[in-house]
Order: sequence, then structure tokens, then C-alpha cells
Amino acid sequence: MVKIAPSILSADFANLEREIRRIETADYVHVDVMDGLFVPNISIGIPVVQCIRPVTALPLDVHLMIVEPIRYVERFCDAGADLVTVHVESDSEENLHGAIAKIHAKGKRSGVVLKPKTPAEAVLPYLKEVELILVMTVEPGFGGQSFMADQMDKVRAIRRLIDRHNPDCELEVDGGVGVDTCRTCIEAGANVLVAGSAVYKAEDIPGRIRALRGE
Ligand SMILES: O=C(CO)[C@H](O)[C@H](O)COP(=O)(O)O
Ligand SMILES: [Fe+2]
Repeated sequence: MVKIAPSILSADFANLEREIRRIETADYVHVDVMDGLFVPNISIGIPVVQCIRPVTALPLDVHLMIVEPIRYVERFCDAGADLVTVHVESDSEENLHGAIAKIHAKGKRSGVVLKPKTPAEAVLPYLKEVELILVMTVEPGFGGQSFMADQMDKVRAIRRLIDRHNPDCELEVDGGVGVDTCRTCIEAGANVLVAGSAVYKAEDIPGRIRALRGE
């Protein structure tokens, strides 16, 4: 079954509790954390994860766009994250294994993320130890950008790797996903779709979530 993870980056931050209640028929709440170094933008962090935790029973999918995420992963887990993803470009392989181990030691799920220019093979060192792989379909940093269809070969390649080596691992795509691009992502092998603007710009959010699932 296809899961939908609305990104609260496109929500009204002045009314976050209401904005999270509007997406209660989704599967995850996707939280984009940006540090102004790994990406050229600053968004939200640990106190916001802590505040939204009691507002929803949905798992919190925290996408860390920060340098050296090993410094902060435990604090995001303690704040209420259920799934914490780290970019393969954000630190050394040794530190990324360390970050994944810290997330697991907190009893949470971990994942690795690939920027558009990063090849599929970059997941290999982590493939058997993570619960999710996230393929970016925009350059990370901003919501509302155009979907990069050229990332679908990478999604297909990672789907083959997952099926062979870690079949329970989820495959998520993030960036520019909407009603016109969700089918392509699903056919390429993604089972979790992040959607920010496509969800929050919709008049009928539950209807839009169903449409993104392909229902
Ligand atoms: O990680 C992200 C940006 O770096 C966001 O999750 C992503 O852009 C979602 O927003 P949209 O669906 O509007 O593209
Ligand atoms: Fe994201």
C-alpha cells in the first residue's frame, strides 16, 4: 500500500496544531529540518518536533538536512521522532553508521537520503541496516519546486536493491510530488510519497491524499 507523508514545510506555522489535524488521514507527518549550512535555508528544529508530538498519533518522519547529523539525532528521537533520516552527503560513512546506531539505540527507525546528483550506489553501505531510503526529486532546501522525473531510474535501481537485500525497507520520494507525478513514482517502486504544496494547497485535503495514493 502507498503511504502519504505530507510535509509541514508548506503548512501555516502560526497554526501548526490545526494544520496537523488537517492531515490526519495521511500515514506520516514529514518534518523538514534545515540548518542553513547543508542547504541554503533554515526551517524548524527540536522544539517544534516536541510541540507537535502530542498533537498527532501519526508517526513523525523527520528529514534532517543538516551537517553532521550524528550530533543531534538522539535529541530528535527524544523529542518524539519515529523515523529519522540523514543525508549520505552530510558526513563521513563512519559517522553516518554512528548516527544510524544512535537512532536504533533509541528504539526508532532510521533512513538515508540521496540528493539528486548522488548515485543509487551511495545507499550500499547502509542498505541492510536502515528501515527507509529517501530519494530527493528536487534539490533539497525549499518546498514548491518542480519534480525531477530524471530521478526515476535511481528509484527503480534502489527498488531492485531493496527487493534483493532488505525487502522490508521502505522507499520514499520527496520533492514536487503531486497528482500528476505520483503515479510515476509508484510505478518506479516508491511506497512512501512526501507531498508538501500538493497537500496544503488543496481545498479538500483528505481527497488530495486519496488521489496521491492512487485511489
Ligand atoms: O525536503 C523537502 C525540501 O528540501 C520537502 O520535503 C519537499 O520539498 C516537500 O515539498 P513539495 O512537495 O512542495 O516539493
Ligand atoms: Fe523533506
